Amino acid sequence: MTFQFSFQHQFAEQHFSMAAHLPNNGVTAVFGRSGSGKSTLLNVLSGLLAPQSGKIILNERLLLDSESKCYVPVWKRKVAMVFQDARLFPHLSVQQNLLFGATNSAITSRFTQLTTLLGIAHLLQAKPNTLSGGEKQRVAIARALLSEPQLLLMDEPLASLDLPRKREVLKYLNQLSATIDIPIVYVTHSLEEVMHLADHLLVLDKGQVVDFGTVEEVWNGPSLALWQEGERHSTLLTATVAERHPNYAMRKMNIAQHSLWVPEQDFTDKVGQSMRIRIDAQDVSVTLSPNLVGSIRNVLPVVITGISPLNSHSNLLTCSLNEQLLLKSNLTQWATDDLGLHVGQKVYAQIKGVSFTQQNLANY
Ligand SMILES: Nc1ncnc2c1ncn2[C@@H]1O[C@H](COP(=O)(O)OP(=O)(O)OP(=O)(O)O)[C@@H](O)[C@H]1O
Repeated sequence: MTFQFSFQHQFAEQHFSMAAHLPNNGVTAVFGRSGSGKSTLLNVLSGLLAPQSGKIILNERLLLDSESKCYVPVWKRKVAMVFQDARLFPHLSVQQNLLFGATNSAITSRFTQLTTLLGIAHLLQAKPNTLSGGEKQRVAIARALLSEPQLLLMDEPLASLDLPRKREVLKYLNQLSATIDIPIVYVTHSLEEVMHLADHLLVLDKGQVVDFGTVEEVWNGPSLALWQEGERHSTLLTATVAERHPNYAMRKMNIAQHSLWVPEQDFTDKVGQSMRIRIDAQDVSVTLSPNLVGSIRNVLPVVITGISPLNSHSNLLTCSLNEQLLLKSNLTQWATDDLGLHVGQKVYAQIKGVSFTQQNLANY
């Protein structure tokens, strides 16, 4: 199964030249500054915009090929789109909204599954104006999927919701993405949404694809530096939930051959499960010896791979835990000089367990 696109297009001021080979399941988040071309990409994929040249193949189906003059129109593409606002029909009930555009086979086979999965089964008789923003978006997502698309495009679907609603819909989206077997292309401005939801990340800048890879690869690389300025640098690692401490409300998380202790969250039924863990550079310090008598329990041997100035008084250290895994640390210039730190040096990274909150962890 293939999902690939390439296209060129010129608006008055802006030239677009994008190409990528995307996974044909899971969530690919599209991230980039305002004006980088995220909506333009969705419009080209959905068929709302015909680019000057290009080619799109989805599941061996040619949706666009400027060379052979093939252009499958929007309504024949089997591509569904969810927008920032739910765009429900106000005069129809939730059920009528859901049935609008649904295929017969989806109504028979998926209606109950989708309405249950998205937590809207009890709302079927309600009118949209009685629903919360989060409920409306969940109805919009179910409606999109009931058209049995082969591709789901989401253009900042959580952007108009407040934080509690965002988290509520994210939880549903998470379960959904693990269940449906089509690619989801998800435009967002939020790294929190990327961390919780996406498998892959496509970064756009000035109408071009500047990075693509797993979320961890891209997050830990240079493309997101713009969004992680100053104190906000972090690395994203995959950890496996292990045992709870017998005496303290702490939980062991295994990362490669190392382990970290983090404050106990709602982990009880997650032992053995993989989770993403975001380690903020400001919570990581560096010492020359393991210092196991100190108050910090999380001490990992690392090698310094980079030291770059963050501002007039501090540096960002990049340290490798092994060939694939990185940690970053914000360290004052004073401490850098005192410890005589240099690239290639073997040191110990200390991570404050107490600073981990639910926000540092994601199921995915
Ligand atoms: N129909 C159009 N005509 C002319 N220029 C356009 C058109 N649509 C988009 N553009 C230009 O193309 C650029 C990219 O727009 P696009 O909406 O794809 O960016 P975006 O990354 O989705 O931005 P945002 O995050 O603000 O939604 C912008 O500079 C915009 O002005």
